[in-house]
Amino acid sequence: MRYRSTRGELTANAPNFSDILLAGLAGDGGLYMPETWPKISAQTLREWRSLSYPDLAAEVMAPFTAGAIDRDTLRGMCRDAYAGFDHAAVAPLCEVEEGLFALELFHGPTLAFKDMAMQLLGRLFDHVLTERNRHVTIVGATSGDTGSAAIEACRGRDRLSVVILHPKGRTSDVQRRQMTTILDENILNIAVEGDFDTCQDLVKGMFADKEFRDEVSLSAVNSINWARIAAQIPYYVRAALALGAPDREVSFAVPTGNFGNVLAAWAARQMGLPIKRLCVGSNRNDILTRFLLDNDMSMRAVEPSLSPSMDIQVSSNFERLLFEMLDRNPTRCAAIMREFRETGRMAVPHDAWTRMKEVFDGMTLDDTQTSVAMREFYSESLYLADPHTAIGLAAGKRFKEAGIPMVAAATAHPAKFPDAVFAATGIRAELPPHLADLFEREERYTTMSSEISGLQAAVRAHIRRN
Ligand SMILES: Cc1ncc(COP(=O)(O)O)c(C=O)c1O
Ligand SMILES: N[C@@H](CCOP(=O)(O)O)C(=O)O
Repeated sequence: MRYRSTRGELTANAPNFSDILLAGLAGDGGLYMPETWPKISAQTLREWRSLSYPDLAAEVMAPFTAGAIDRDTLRGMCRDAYAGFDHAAVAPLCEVEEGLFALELFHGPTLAFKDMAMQLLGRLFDHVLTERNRHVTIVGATSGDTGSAAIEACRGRDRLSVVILHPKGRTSDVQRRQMTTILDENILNIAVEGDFDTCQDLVKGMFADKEFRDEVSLSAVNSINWARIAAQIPYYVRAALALGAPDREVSFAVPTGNFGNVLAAWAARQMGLPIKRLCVGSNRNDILTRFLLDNDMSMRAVEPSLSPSMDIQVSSNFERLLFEMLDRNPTRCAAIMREFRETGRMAVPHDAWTRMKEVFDGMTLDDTQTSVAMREFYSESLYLADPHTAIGLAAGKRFKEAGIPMVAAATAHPAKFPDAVFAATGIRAELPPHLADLFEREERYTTMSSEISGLQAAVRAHIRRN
């Protein structure tokens, strides 16, 4: 499998999976996409019903890694990656109401769906870097969950230096401490004066600085890296198979911020999984739902909410969907993205918007509605949802159709957001034993302004130290 950028033509020496894993973002600022969509036949899907989660993950991902990583090696890494999850099914389904399911993606070490990809990515990085005898520097932006999952997956790995930027004061205390109490030498946490979009912009700014990018061998763990998306596709396949696919359609509702998770579901659909609808749940930072309702993709200031991991306005992976809806025309895609950057408004052609609407729905919940959703799912179904999951479940409930199972992505454990969960339900969600002393651990992080040159200097100094 070869890859191309959303902003550039397919080249003769197009990169393979290992190349794009290390590159993160394409040199032209675009996002990597597979050259073609691998197709899974109905018969193959039926045969996959009996596979364990790790073996299924390897089968789903194998076409994307073809030509770079052999299937047996990949299977071994998948088995290793998911061995530490605290549920035998890895990503279990729980029926919350008739026809409405929660797909629990928070059974990994840092209690959010990010572990589903990141536990594998840590191993993939190690494998490829050892093979190539290289070292890379990962600079990641987080609104709370990517950071801790990346740190957990990459800590202590000799060939990786990791710098994570989080927006100062805008994550939950549990989320911050999950990052800042990891004291391994190769990890640096920086609290940036700004919001998540500021952090993500800084990461993209570092990639755009070619000299810096080459000097530090910059790489990415955010969902701008295609490897993240690829590793998030298998759980949609697993859930759909459990509910009758390929002989029955299934819909998904996904609490959305950077658009990576729902894009993985869309990729599964492109590969042949019978997905009827994809429902995007937003908090008050609702650029995506405004877009889906009125083709209004206009930036507003990022507002703090009860679901801080979704406090995002620039949803990076939307570019991948746009590229597809523009029939993979990189020139048009680049022009629209450039205009969005310059004006804060994305002019999506009407026909592209209409095609997106054939699959996607959107729903916004403000904080009050999010609390009500948490309270009702608990009182009516005894399902304790974190604020992000509650938004997904509420969107799923709204768009559920008779006879078609609706699966909401349960993206975080309620103990990551104990105050919001307690205020809504009166229940104090406990951290699992491996995190029970989180609030007694030493924290280490630096606070910095959003000035890029200062951050680049901090990255250089971090690499020199380890
Ligand atoms: C708990 C949680 N839910 C939902 C989201 C949104 O997912 P995505 O950014 O893939 O749209 C995030 C952040 O990515 C998250 O951490
Ligand atoms: N919600 C995320 C934001 C970054 O998203 P990513 O999927 O692009 O890494 C977070 O928790 O950090």
